[in-house]
Amino acid sequence: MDESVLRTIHLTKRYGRLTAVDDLTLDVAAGEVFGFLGPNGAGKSTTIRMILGLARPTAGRALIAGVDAADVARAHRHLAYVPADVALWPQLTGAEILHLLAATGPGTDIAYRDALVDRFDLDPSRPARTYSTGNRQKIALIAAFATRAPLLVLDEPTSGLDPLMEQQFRAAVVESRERGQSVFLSSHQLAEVEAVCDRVGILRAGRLADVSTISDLRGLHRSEVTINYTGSAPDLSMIPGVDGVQTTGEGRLRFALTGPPAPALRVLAAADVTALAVREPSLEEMFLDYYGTENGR
Ligand SMILES: Nc1ncnc2c1ncn2[C@@H]1O[C@H](COP(=O)(O)OP(=O)(O)OP(=O)(O)O)[C@@H](O)[C@H]1O
Repeated sequence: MDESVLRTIHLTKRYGRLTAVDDLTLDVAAGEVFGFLGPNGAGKSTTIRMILGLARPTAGRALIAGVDAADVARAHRHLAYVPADVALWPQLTGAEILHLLAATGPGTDIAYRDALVDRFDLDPSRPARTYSTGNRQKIALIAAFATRAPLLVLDEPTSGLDPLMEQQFRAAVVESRERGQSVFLSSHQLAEVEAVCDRVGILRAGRLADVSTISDLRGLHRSEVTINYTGSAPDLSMIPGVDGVQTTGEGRLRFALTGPPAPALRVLAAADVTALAVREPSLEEMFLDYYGTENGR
C-alpha cells in the first residue's frame, strides 16, 4: 500500500512557451498537513487544478491515494476540495447544500458536520444567495471537514473568515490530522501556516524551491528594522544577527535582524535614534529572501 495520500511525479504544465508548473515532485503522507506557498503566478492554482483533474498535465502525473488524478470519478472518492472562491446554488439553503454535498461527496460524518455548523456559527436555514463570502466559505469548509476523504485540498480557505472563525478552522485542521486525514493547504497567512502545517513547500516560477519543516521555517525568521538618527551613524557592521545594512537616505538606514536583538539594541541605544520601525516580512518574502531575490516568475 502506498503511504502517500497525495503524490506528484514530475508534474508539468505548459501553456505554449510558458511553463506554469515545472517538474513538480512531492509527497504528502497520511495525517500530514502540507502548506503550499508561492507568489502570485508561481503555479499554485495550476497545480491544484491538475490534482483535481481539472487540467491535464503536459508531462508527469498526480496520484490521489494511488489513483491517477485523471481518473476523476475514482480519484474524487478520496478527496474533498474547498476552492478560494466558493460558488453555491443561490436558491438552496445552507442546510440543503450541506445535504446535497454529503449525498454526492466521498462520505460524510453527519454528527460531526452538524457540530461544525454550530462551531462555525452558521445559520443553515438561509438561502445561499444571502450568504456573505465568509459564509459561503464556511459551507464549503464544513462540507469538506465532515467528509472522511483521506485528502482535503484547501485553496486559500480562510481569506473571508474573521479571527474567531479562523480559530475554528485551525481546530478543524488539527482534528482532521488526528483522524489521519491529510491536508494540502494553499495559504498566504504566516500565522495560519505556522499554526497548522507540518511541512511547507514553496513554488517559484513553477518549480518547487524547497520543502521545509515549520521549525526550519522559524530559523529563517528575520525582521526588517528601519531607523532614523541624527549625528553619526551607528556602526552595526560587526554586530551578531545584523545583516544587509543599507543607507536608505539622509540619517536613515535599514538592516535585517535574526536571533536575539540585544546586541543591535545596545549599539542603537548609544546612538541618537529618532525613530525605529520593525517590520515582520511575510512568509513568502522570507522564503524568497532565502532562496534568491528574483520575482516568482
Ligand atoms: N489557461 C491558461 N493559459 C495560459 N496561461 C495560464 C493559464 N492558466 C495559468 N496560466 C499562467 O500560468 C502561470 C501560473 O498561474 P497560476 O494561476 O497557477 O499561479 P498561482 O500561483 O495560482 O497564482 P495566484 O497566487 O496569483 O493565484 C501564470 O503565469 C499564469 O498566467
